[in-house]
Formats: sequence, C-alpha cells, structure tokens
Amino acid sequence: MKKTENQLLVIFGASGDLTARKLVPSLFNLYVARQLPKNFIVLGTSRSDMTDNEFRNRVVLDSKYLKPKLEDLQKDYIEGFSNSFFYEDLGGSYNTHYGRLQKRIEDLDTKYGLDGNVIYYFSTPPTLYQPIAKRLGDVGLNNQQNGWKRVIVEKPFGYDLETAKELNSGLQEHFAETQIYRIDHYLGKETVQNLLVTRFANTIFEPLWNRNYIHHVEVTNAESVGVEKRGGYYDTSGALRDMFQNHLLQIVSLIVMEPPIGDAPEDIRNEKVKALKSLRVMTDPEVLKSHTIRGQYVGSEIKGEKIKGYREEDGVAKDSTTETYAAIKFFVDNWRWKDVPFYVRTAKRMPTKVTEVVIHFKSPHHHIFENSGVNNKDNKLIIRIQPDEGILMKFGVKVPGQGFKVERANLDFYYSSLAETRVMEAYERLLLDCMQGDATLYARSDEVEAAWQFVDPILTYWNKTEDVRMYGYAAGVWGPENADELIEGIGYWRNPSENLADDPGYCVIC
Ligand SMILES: NC(=O)C1=CN([C@@H]2O[C@H](COP(=O)(O)OP(=O)(O)OC[C@H]3O[C@@H](n4cnc5c(N)ncnc54)[C@H](OP(=O)(O)O)[C@@H]3O)[C@@H](O)[C@H]2O)C=CC1
Ligand SMILES: O=C1O[C@H](COP(=O)(O)O)[C@@H](O)[C@H](O)[C@H]1O
Repeated sequence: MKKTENQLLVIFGASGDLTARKLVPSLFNLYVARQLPKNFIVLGTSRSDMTDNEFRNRVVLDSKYLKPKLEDLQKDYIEGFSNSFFYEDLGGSYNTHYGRLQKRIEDLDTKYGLDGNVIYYFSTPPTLYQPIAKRLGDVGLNNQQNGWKRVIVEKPFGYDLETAKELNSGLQEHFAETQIYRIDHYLGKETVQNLLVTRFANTIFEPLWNRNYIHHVEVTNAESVGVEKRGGYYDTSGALRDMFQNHLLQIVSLIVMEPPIGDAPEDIRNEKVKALKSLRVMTDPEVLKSHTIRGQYVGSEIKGEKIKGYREEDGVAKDSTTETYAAIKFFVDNWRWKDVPFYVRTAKRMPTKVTEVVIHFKSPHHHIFENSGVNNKDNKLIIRIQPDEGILMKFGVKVPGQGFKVERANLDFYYSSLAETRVMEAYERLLLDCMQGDATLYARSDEVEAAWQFVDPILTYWNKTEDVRMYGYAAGVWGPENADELIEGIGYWRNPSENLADDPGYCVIC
C-alpha cells in the first residue's frame, strides 16, 4: 500500500458546486475508509466572505450531498471530519496579493504538523487558473524546499489547441510538469482503468487486438439529462469540447495504445500520447463532411412530460449553434489499426445514461453453418463503463437439436457481483492518487495538446463552414437519424439498454 504523507489541501473555488458535490463527499469517503493521512487539513478559498464554521456548515454539516452519508453516524465522528476544514477569503479577487493566504498556510502547517506538503486544487472558472498559479509563484508558495507542492487543475484544459498551449506554458512557468495534475474524472472510473487490465493481463485478448481481427470500434457516451443548470457554460463549449476532447479521447487512447513497458505513470502516459498522436487528423472538408455529424436536441414530450429544447434552456442563446450531439468517424494511422474505423458519439438527452466501448470482431472468413452469418455475424466485446459496470462477450453457440443453427450467447462479468469490494468513486480515487504523488490517471500536457490537435480542425470546420448541418433530434431518441449514414455500410450504432445484464442474448434454459 502506498504511503499518504501529512498534507494540506487548498481548494480555490471552495464556495462552488464542484467542491460541495464532488470534492468534499470524496474526502469524506476517504475519511470513513481511513485513507486520509494522519495529519490532514482542508483550506477553502474563494471570494465569498465566510468564517471557518460557516464553511464547515456549507460543505459538510448542512450539505445536501453529504446528508445521506452522515445519517446514523455519531456527531463527534462527523465533527472529527468537519473540524479539519478551514476557510480564507481572498478579499474579493483572485488577483489579490497572496501574503495573507501564505500566512494562513504557514500557521496551519505549524499547528497541525503538515510537513510543508500542499495540494492546490483549482476549481474556479478556468480563466483564473493561470493568474492563481502566478500569484502562488510570486509569494513562493510553489517552493518545494520544505515539502512538496502539487496543483490539481480542473477541465477544461483550454478552449482549443492554442489556448491549451497557453495554459500549459502559463502553469509551467510556476510549477514543473511533474507537479501538475490535470484531472479527467473518467480516468478515475474503475471500468476505464479496467480497459488496461482487460488488454494487458489477458493473453486471450491482446493477440486479437489489431486490424487482423477487429472490424471496427464503437464508443458511446449518452446522457439522458440535458444541460441542467450549466447552460451558460455549455453553450460556450458543446459536446465535442465538453466530453469528446477529454473523456472520450482518453478512453480511445487506452483502446489504441501499445503495451506499456510497465505500470509506472510515465510508461502508461508515454503510450497514450503516442496513441493520440496516431489519430488521423482530418482537414479535408469532404472528409469532415462525411465523417462528422452534429446535432441539437429540440423541444419534445416524453411520457406526457414536456422537455425543453436546447435553445430554450437557461443561459443558452436562442439561436445557439452549439452541438449537444457529436458523432465522429476516424482512423488511426499506425501498424496495429490501419483501416479499422472508429465510431465515437456523445450526446445529451438520449434515451438512457450509458457509456460503453464495443469491440466488433471480424466475421469468420468462411461461413460453414447455415445461419451463422446472420445471427453470429461478429463476436463483440462490450466494455460497459457505466452504469452496470462490467464486460460482456458475445459469441456463437449451437442451438440444441438437429443441424447447426447458431445463436449469440453472452459471457459476462459485473462489478456489482463483487459484493465485498468497495468501488471508489472517480474523484475519490483521483484525489487519493494525487495525495500519494501518483499521476498515472492524470492527463499530461502533451496528451491534452495531442487531443486538441485532432479536435481543432473539426471545430473549425463546424464553426466556420457555412453549409454544415445542425440536425435536430427529439429528446429521448438516439440522436439524429443522419448519424446512421456515418456507420452505414459497416454496421449500425448499437443502442444499448440501461443495464448490460438486459442485453439480449441466446438463453437455452430461460
Ligand atoms: N461542477 C462540475 O460538475 C464540474 C466542474 N468542472 C470545472 O470545475 C471548475 C469549478 O466548477 P464549479 O464548481 O461547477 O463552478 P462554480 O461556478 O459553482 O464555482 C466557481 C467557484 O469559483 C469562484 N469564482 C471566482 N471568480 C469567479 C468569477 N469571476 N465568476 C464566477 N465564479 C467565480 C466562485 O466563488 P466566489 O464567487 O465566492 O469566488 C466559486 O467558488 C470549473 O472550471 C469547471 O469547468 C469540471 C467538471 C465538472
Ligand atoms: O465532465 C463532464 O461529465 C459529465 C458526465 O460525467 P459522468 O461521470 O456522469 O458520466 C457531463 O454531464 C458534463 O457535461 C461534463 O462536463
């Protein structure tokens, strides 16, 4: 087990949604699991005026996100957690001189024996990341002579390649790359990490994991919700920036990468960068036209309930051209993946919430059984990231009786069957990793830039070309019908059910 040293966690943007909804509940889980270090303090900062107690009430004692976790727990046990929270306001501006903050950090360090180790968590609007890093640097709060200093940066990492580079170099002026942890919460998901294990701990898959056996790869990320209260942010972002550039390309990099030489952070991250750099960048407008589809949900009714269209959401422009659906077909230019198409889609207001990877294997070269080409056209490996996390393999079995009728059956594994095992939430896992100095599941600057390199031309094509269609789709359907054109001729989009266990498969007994 890795050691977690005494440390201070300073959260910038501590009055915000992310702190209350994700960070503090994750810290609480670590507290309950006794995974926090012996001496551990949280110092929240933002522009709001609050006392330590008001901050404790806000994010712990009165927090609606923690309430269900606190029920049935002893008061002094909960207070043991909340008393480690402190607050310092930044005097109305993040551009203020950080002398007072420095003094508070030193006082807490001395009083609670934190050994000079500090994580700075940037959870403010992204425009403030660079100014905060600079202010910290100006007063020497980045200095590692007396204890390590790390920075966790929230997404988005830039708005395009240029701004991502600016952000990277702005942060690197004050912190070394090894001190910077760019959080991508999908990498904290157990099933995303399991992609590495599936591939590199099983001799049965890796020999088949290439163009000789794989017909195409499909990745679906669907959410049933709309933009909820984040319309203002989302309208400046869109599906491609919000999900595809980061979470989905991270998943793609794990599917595409070559075997790393070991499990050290840089071994894995080096291979991921190579994978991202091998995605074929599409710049030809004809290719972009036939390989990309965007859409926007429109007002509709589901089971009698009226659902707002995207342009009617709060904070969204009435004539918005921001996509809530994106489907991209692309190729990977390397030895392993030549000519294997990848189909990746992400969207809001879909019939269900689901994220899955489907590896479609090639059909047998020669069909000897009557209907094997119909019902057992291909073997599929379905890696369900969420919900109902697990893996399902589709394979052909003989239907009992005369002749050789073939049906598809399911071989499956579900994480829920590991009843005794506590599956950590993504933020919890990632916070603990950073506390222990493990950057494996964090994105490196060159990964982020390689992902933008691929995404930038698509955005430019969509936003600067006059005749690019924005297809409308009703909430609760699997996106615009035109998305089928992308995959036509090779197959069809799999429309997954909410539970992998409900995936239809041949069953002799039932
Ligand atoms: N919420 C989420 O689910 C996710 C959020 N993120 C990222 O995390 C970061 C924080 O998100 P979230 O907590 O939702 O954001 P909020 O808007 O809820 O909180 C932002 C925080 O920054 C402070 N702030 C400072 N300057 C400004 C300003 N000029 N305008 C508005 N707020 C300001 C706010 O407090 P005060 O006004 O007191 O200073 C507040 O504490 C963002 O970069 C976001 O992209 C990433 C993934 C998911
Ligand atoms: O980063 C983001 O992710 C969420 C979806 O996360 P999940 O873990 O619930 O799948 C998405 O709703 C949000 O728009 C995006 O910013």
